[in-house]
Amino acid sequence: MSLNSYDEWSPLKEVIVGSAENYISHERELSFELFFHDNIAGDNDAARLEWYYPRLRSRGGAAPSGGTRVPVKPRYVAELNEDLQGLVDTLTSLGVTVHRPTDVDPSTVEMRTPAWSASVVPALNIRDNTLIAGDEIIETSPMIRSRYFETQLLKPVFQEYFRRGARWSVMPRPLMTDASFDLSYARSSRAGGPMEPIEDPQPSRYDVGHEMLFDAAQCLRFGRDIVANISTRNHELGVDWLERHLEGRFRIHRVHKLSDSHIDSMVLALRPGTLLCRSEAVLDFLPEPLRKWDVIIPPTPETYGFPQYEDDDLILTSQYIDLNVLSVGPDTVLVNEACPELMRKLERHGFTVVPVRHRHRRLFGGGFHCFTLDTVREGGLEDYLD
Ligand SMILES: NC(=[NH2+])NCCC[C@H](N)C(=O)O
Repeated sequence: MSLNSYDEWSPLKEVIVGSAENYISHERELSFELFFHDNIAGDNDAARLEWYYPRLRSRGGAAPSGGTRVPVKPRYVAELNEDLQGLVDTLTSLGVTVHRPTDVDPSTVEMRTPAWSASVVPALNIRDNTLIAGDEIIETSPMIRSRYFETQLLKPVFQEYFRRGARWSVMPRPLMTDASFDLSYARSSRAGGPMEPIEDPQPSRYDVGHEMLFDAAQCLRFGRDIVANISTRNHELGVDWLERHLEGRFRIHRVHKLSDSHIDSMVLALRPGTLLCRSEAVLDFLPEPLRKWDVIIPPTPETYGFPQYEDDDLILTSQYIDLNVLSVGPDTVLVNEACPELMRKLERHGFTVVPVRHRHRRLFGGGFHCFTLDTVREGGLEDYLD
């Protein structure tokens, strides 16, 4: 079918599901530390404390970029791939066509640009680096060096949609030197730090000042309206680009510092008139028309529903990650099976809930919304905010 995806809830026809095949390590260098800064010590979660321990730096191997490679345990990768297959099977059984990325070649561990080198990671959180704006694929400008070429792994799928008539654009590729990053958010944030690489950016001959660095997962789509979260100058430049690029077709609504970057563990739209929000406070950040929508707040879980990890496992999300559900239609939602309270609440609001297993969302930075990219849904350029 032709690319057609304008919102987060209309009946889902085709989707790409990310892959964790050959996930070997995280590379801890400036862009990684900066991106996950708020996950370091933003709540009273003891599991986060390991970030402070300098011993982590000496555990992994030294990376040529000056960072540190922290191995990801193969058992977790295997279990994640098993859960991803379960997600694929569930979507298929619901009549949705599923596409998958190309797996990374495990022998290609390193990539290089004129300014730096970094390890390669699989196309897993594919929501992050591509915005589907109706009939257009927009590859956004990445924020983490290891993810610089991630959308190349989606090329076969994108080419096929292009062949069938989709528009296809790529935001300007950043040089991504240390000077490209606006460090003000991390430096002023209550969470975490100070961390060595953030406090010690290195000069480069390629420095051009702050650049646009912006993830698609900072956006939520509502027909002809797109809500975009901005917390740094890098994001602001990205949204300037998006606004000029989409002018006359979509309206962009800027929200400021709703989160560090991604929006989809703060708020999701489940159907016209209904939002799923982390808390009531989220509403104050949203554009006026959305504040009138009904809000579902996930109940506090009665038990800690996450696996226990060890000191050397990096925790990359908050405990709110299970809010990150995927809608397969305005009345049907895929929810982590570890969240019975959330499932019951959604059912009380009239949704059909499909439970799906996903154990290691905190280790791999994403739930069902992050791991997927909906390329074909019913629905179009509607006006939901008027
Ligand atoms: N599209 C994504 N990767 N979203 C994940 C956001 C997770 C968010 N930083 C949290 O810790 O709750």
